[in-house]
Amino acid sequence: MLRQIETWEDRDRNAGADLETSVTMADTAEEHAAMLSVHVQQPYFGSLKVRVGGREQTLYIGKHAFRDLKGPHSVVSWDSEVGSLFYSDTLGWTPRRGGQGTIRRRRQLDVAQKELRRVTDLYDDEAGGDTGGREEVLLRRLAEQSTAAMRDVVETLQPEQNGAMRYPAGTPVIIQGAAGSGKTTIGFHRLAWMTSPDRQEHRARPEACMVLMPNRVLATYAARILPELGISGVTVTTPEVWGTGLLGLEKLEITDRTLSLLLTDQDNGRRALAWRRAKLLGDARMLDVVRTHLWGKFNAALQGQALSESVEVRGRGVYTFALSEAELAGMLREVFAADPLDGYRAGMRRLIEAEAVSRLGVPDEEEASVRRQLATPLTTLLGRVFASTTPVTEARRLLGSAEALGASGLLKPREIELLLADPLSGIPAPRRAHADVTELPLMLAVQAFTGGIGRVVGRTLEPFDHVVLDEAQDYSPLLYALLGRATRPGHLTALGDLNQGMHGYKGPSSWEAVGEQLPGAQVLTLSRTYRSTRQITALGARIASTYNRAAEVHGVDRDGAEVQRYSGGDELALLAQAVRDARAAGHENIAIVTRRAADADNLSVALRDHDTDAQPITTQEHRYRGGLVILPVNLAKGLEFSAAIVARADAQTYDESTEYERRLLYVSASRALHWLGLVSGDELHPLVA
Ligand SMILES: Nc1ncnc2c1ncn2[C@@H]1O[C@H](COP(=O)(O)OP(=O)(O)OP(=O)(O)O)[C@@H](O)[C@H]1O
Repeated sequence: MLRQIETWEDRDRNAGADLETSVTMADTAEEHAAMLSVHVQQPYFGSLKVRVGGREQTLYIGKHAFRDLKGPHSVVSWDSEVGSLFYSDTLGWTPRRGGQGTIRRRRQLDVAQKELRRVTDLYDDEAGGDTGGREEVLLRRLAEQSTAAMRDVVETLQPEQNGAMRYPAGTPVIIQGAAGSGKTTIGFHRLAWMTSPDRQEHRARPEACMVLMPNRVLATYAARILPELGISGVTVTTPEVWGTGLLGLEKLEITDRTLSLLLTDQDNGRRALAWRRAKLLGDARMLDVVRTHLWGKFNAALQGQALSESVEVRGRGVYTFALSEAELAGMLREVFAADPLDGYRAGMRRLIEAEAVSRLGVPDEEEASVRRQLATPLTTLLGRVFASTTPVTEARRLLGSAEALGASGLLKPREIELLLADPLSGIPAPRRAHADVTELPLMLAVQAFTGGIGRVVGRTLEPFDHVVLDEAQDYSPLLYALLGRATRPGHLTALGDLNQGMHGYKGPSSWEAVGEQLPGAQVLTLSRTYRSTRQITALGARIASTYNRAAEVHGVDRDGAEVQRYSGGDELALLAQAVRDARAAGHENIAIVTRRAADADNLSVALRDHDTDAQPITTQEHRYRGGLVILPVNLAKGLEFSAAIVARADAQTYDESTEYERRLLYVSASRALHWLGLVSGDELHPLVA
């Protein structure tokens, strides 16, 4: 590898026919050299002894493919087809050149700083097959400390994860897995795998891909895995930022007043109403409810409209291009039927322009000039038909009109009544412009039909090459339908856990309901969990068993420290003690998890008097950079730390009779890899005491 890098860096060797060619060649060579030099310290991590056509050979598996042009050495990339053989349990395959291949040995090679440190056989047919080595290597890896970034698992990908990651490109995949099963990690690996040239027509360009994460703290934490996987330029954001950006309303505040109501209102009737209404707002039928509403609206706006313009076709003369109201209505029908990605307004403009070109027999070289002449009158006409429709007002107009809601015939009278009701009226709304998270998909639906939905490239819209959704159990079927429109068919990967849903009123009732919006979707299940020690996993399971009827999950059986309990006494002193204990146990990345952001802010200040400096992460703007932090549970979800301390782990803070609160307690208690402390100034919560 070093020799290859030297060759690339040698400018004399990159001499082209002229200066410009030489410079381009040298730049490309330098890029190659930079890419390869990252891998010099650890060129490979595994090997396969294979027999193909009676000949035995050893293949090396690394993060980066390499072929020595002057020697016999080569490394195959982890994301290639041959690379897959390292992770799976299969023993035979058909090589591309034909014949039959057999795996004789799989071997893990721990290489660091150009030095081979350890050899572990995973499979060896001379030693009786499976050696148990895969589990050994995995346990060693899981025992490592956490970092300030999500890590790649290229070296220790497990067979079922490998299968999910490589599920045939072009199929929408829903990865269901318990907390810590590696869903998020595998989702990013699948994205990297999708960008390989081996995917051919399904290959995704990183800059044309998008990952949606539940909050921005997690988005930044997770995005740090991308350079490790060799890709850059992917948009990693949240559904709210993406949605408001698409609407052109970046400043719009997104509220979740349904959640506020569910948590504060004692009236069960109103809570049930709010829940059902939120669910219905995210129902996939709403897409056609919106469409029919817009159809009625645009047709009404077309009444009395016509177009009559003089157009000069150079070298031929001046013509009149006229369209009657009936002709325009016919075109609108055509546009609705075609349902273009960039919306009806753009579709209508294209259709009218094409009609002008064909009717007037405009030669190719004059088309641009004719379009230019029609631009202003068309903008005026389209403005009259489409302009008064902004997604926010139109969605609200629809929700306020029984007639509009009924137009499609898709909703039953009692559903219309439900949508017209306002169970949230008692929940305060912010003063600035806002929209509720339950209404956002409806607004995006209006946007999708009028202005289009997808990836903005300059002034046009294109479908995303691939979209990955994390915490996919919190996306409504309507949002799935919209995201399905926004991406290439089959190019959506959803990662979620229906049992971890915190926001059932926003999400689907089942993966089947999602599958209906993503034709051909496959649900794949990850059954093992990896994050925490046996002691921490067992505690989490105890909490989760109070609301989760799903089959028990199987964790990797990794032994660790007993869960530490601190109760009765000065809360601050107990927290400071817990931090000292975690540090004494050798941990650096430590999180104190609170129920609310305000608690984190207050405790962070108060703890300074106890010589404890915990950095608060209380807004979406904060970034996790490692060390000791204090953060509320909603921002801790998805993050993980070597050690975690749950502050106020008591029944006053996490109400035992409320399922939502128990779910939050579960999230708090499941953030630690190795060491968990539970703290309360009073008595500990009955579920963790
Ligand atoms: N094959 C593996 N080898 C090593 N570590 C792994 C493997 N799979 C998962 N892990 C580790 O398990 C932990 C959990 O992974 P991840 O956060 O992707 O899980 P998740 O299913 O998305 O969890 P959650 O639902 O809590 O967000 C991470 O520390 C990850 O590195």
